[in-house]
Amino acid sequence: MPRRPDHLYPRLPGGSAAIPAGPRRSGAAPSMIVETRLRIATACIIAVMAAIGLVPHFVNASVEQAMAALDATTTREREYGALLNYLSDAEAAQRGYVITGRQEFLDPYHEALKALPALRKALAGQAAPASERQALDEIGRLTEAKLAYMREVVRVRSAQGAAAASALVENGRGKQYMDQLRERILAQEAAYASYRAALRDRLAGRSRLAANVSSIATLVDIVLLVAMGLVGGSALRQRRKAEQHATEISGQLRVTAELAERRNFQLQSGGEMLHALELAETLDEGAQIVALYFRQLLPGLSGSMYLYRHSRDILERKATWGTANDPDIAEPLDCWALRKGARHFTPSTEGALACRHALAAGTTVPRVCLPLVTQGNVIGFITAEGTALGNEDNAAERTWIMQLGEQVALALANVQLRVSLRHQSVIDPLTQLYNRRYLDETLKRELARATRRGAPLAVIMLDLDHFKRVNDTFGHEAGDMLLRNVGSVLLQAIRGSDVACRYGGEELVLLLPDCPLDSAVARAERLRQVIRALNLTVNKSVLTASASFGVAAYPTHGDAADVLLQAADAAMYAAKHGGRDQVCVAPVARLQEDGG
Ligand SMILES: Nc1nc2c(ncn2[C@@H]2O[C@H](COP(=O)(O)OP(=O)(O)OP(=O)(O)O)[C@@H](O)[C@H]2O)c(=O)[nH]1
Repeated sequence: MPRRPDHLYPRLPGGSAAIPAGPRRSGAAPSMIVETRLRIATACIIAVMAAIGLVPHFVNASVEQAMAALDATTTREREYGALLNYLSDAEAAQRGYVITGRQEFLDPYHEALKALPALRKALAGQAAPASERQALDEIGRLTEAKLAYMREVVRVRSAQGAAAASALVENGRGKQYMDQLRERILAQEAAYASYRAALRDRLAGRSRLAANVSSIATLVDIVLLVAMGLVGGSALRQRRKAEQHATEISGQLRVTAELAERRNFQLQSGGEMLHALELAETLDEGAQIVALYFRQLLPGLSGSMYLYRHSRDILERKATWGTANDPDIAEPLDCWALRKGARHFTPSTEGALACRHALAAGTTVPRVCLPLVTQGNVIGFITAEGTALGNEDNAAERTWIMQLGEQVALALANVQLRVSLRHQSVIDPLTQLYNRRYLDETLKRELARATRRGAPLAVIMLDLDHFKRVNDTFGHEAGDMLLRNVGSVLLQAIRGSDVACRYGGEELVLLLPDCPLDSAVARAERLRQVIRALNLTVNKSVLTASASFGVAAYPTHGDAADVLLQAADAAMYAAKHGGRDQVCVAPVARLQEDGG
């Protein structure tokens, strides 16, 4: 038997066994696009972060550069300021000396003379643009002139006195030098002050730029992070959707696989059942085969199979499977499927057109009845019940049961036909006893069995007495009636294991397995009396009969079929010659010699 699937009635997707559609191809492209977008967003964020990291470096370098330039500018300014201060101090000292003549007034003058060379060297030593270099040359020339003039004034004061010195001062040259120097030095200072202001502006600009770049980069980062979050979220949603889709498909495939497995099982097991039915010898055996396979083919369902009796007035329950409590007998009008000649389904016996056999069974679960129809001839019906039948999705299952019912009906009709043909081939139509062909086959088989088992076997041959006279007196039909009646009383009198045959004409043979000679003689005697007691009425006349019996047995009279039949025949003729209506046993010794 094929393995029964564990599942019962798997849900049919949409009532069909269609293979579900595979995953949509277009699903792959969006996920790839999303992944590419995620990669681009990640690369952008890394680039922007790197740029943000580099910005302070560049800004710092730029600021340091600007600061150095600022320092250099301040130093220059300070140097120019110091130069002007030394010159102004020297001039004031020179004036004080001219007025007072006191040496100590010349201290700032001497200090200036001492400091100025280094200061001028520092101013000249710095790299400077051409315009400044030109101004520096002019300042240097004027400084030399101013210092020379002041030396002259100091010398004149010291050598010629205050009047001469004052006269020299009054010519205004010293003031002229000083004014020119102040003008040039202040111009340089102003130029440096303006350059310093420009540097400060540039510094502030760089600082603002750095802040702006940082803000923009941070903003870009936030935008990219948000975009990445959105894209990632969308990717996550798409992935979840794809996973859900894949889960759905795998579920559908599992259902389809289960369905296919169940269909395979049904086909294989159904095929086996039909093959077994082809080999069934009787309808009862066929019914048992149906019950056996239906138990496996319709798990979760219970049911019965009813077949019409010969008389066709009633149906007998021939098979039952599961827990069905169906009655033994049903009348044709009990079942709506038989009335309609078509499948009858009731979701429940309550409030539905319920069959009487279903009401008798006392169950309320859904039930389906199928007429067993073959070549337009109804031979019975199958009834199945179970809650699984109520499920609308099991319409396919109900259809399958119906198809199975049709096949079973056909197979059972074939069994019926075979049984009938076999019956016709071995049964004498007049007496309903087995015919001579059957006797020949059975006697050989029973003899072999008796020999194997060491059991006895008896043969009784009987012939109706003066049967010709019956025919002649009462007519051939009366003779037939007598033969029918004798056949009937014989069938009633013998055991189930005995075989009664019409050997030919009015000559009959009984085969009695496991029956020793003396018992066979006793039974022949009883049969003789039964036939003698027959009392038939033919055309208001009484017809009686008698028969002559010959008995032989294995092993007493031989172990071969023809030997036993000849012995019984000889004994029967002995009974005829002995006056008829009597039982004779075959003589043992002589027959053994004949047989030998
Ligand atoms: N009605 C009827 N007669 C049959 C049938 N088969 C054989 N017979 C007749 O049975 C008669 C047998 O006659 P016989 O062989 O002379 O034997 P009998 O008249 O029985 O005489 P004994 O056997 O000697 O007692 C024949 O007339 C047959 O035609 C049958 O199927 N039906």
